[in-house]
Amino acid sequence: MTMKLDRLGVIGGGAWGTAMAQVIASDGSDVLLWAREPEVVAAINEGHSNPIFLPVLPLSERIRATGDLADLSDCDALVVVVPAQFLGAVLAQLPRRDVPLVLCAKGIEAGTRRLMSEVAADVAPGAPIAVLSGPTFAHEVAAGRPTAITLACADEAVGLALAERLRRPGFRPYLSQDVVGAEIGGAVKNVLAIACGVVEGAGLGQNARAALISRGFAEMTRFGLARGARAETLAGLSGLGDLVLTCSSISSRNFSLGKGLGEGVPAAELLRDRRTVAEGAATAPVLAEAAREAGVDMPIVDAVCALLVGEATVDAVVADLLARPLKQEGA
Ligand SMILES: NC(=O)C1=CN([C@@H]2O[C@H](COP(=O)(O)OP(=O)(O)OC[C@H]3O[C@@H](n4cnc5c(N)ncnc54)[C@H](O)[C@@H]3O)[C@@H](O)[C@H]2O)C=CC1
Ligand SMILES: O=C(CO)COP(=O)(O)O
Repeated sequence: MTMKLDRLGVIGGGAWGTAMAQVIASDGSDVLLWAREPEVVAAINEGHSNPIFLPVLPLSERIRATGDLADLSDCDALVVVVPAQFLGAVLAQLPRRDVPLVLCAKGIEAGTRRLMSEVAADVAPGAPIAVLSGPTFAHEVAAGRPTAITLACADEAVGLALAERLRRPGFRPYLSQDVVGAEIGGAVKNVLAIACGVVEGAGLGQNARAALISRGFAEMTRFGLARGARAETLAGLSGLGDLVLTCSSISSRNFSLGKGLGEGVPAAELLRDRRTVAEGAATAPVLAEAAREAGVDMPIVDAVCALLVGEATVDAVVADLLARPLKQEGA
């Protein structure tokens, strides 16, 4: 039986939701996008643009926006792009919760420590769940620049049907059945991108950044394996691929938050009044807790937590990281 995936909806009118709507519309498909902000709905419908979250780029006229989630009730599948900390609340308002959900947020829910697939499974137990994650800056994807991404779904047939529906000449999903692995890569890399931004802001140098990417990847791998992820997923697009992207570019909001910290600006000031999301700031403390619970050592993640709450200076966390007892590299 082939799966009906004619009508796709996108939930979330931030940069990535808008870019995903643009991807879907790029083959002439109509797509309905739910945005929380009335001004985003108006700008998309009236001006075919999203100046708040994805400025400059003209959007496809095939994208129609709505502020009412009930309008998505006849969609065959939903691409869900609300930030991690709001996913549960938004899914709970869906008019129907039995169609495939393609989860795009990269984070872990504070308080509950749930991964996004766990949040979705709790709120929408009847919905097939997929995770779409990889090295994908929204502005590049929206402009049609070549991009590869992981699409993970425990049900291989559903994953394949979704990948066929979403693939475009410039947008290539790779299939995986490792949902947890795809999620952990995206959540952990955001925290490590903050750390790489600190390296940049504090002028610690290229060697430090390469060391941080490698040792950060070791932390991601230890945590992922402890949570049942597959090593090849963590080494793939959604893990190492996205880590390399966000740890080397000021286009990353997480990296730029870290850069500010490295320059000595307090986190509270950097996070105040912002409309765009730096997921790593919310994920860092909950990831550190989850790692402790799993008995996994994540010293770089702990250092980011200390910097975010203003508990330590950059000099102190760097000195502590370098002074840790010597160990085998693979341990
Ligand atoms: N921007 C990018 O290049 C990419 C982002 N992502 C992920 O996609 C997710 C969404 O990020 P962006 O689209 O970049 O967001 P954004 O930073 O462009 O926009 C913020 C979004 O948060 C929403 N929001 C704020 N308060 C809310 C609330 N109380 N309830 C529900 N929604 C609320 C806003 O409506 C807006 O859609 C994040 O998890 C991010 O990590 C994934 C891949 C690429
Ligand atoms: O996830 C992203 C690219 O893959 C975007 O990174 P930031 O959220 O740090 O901007």
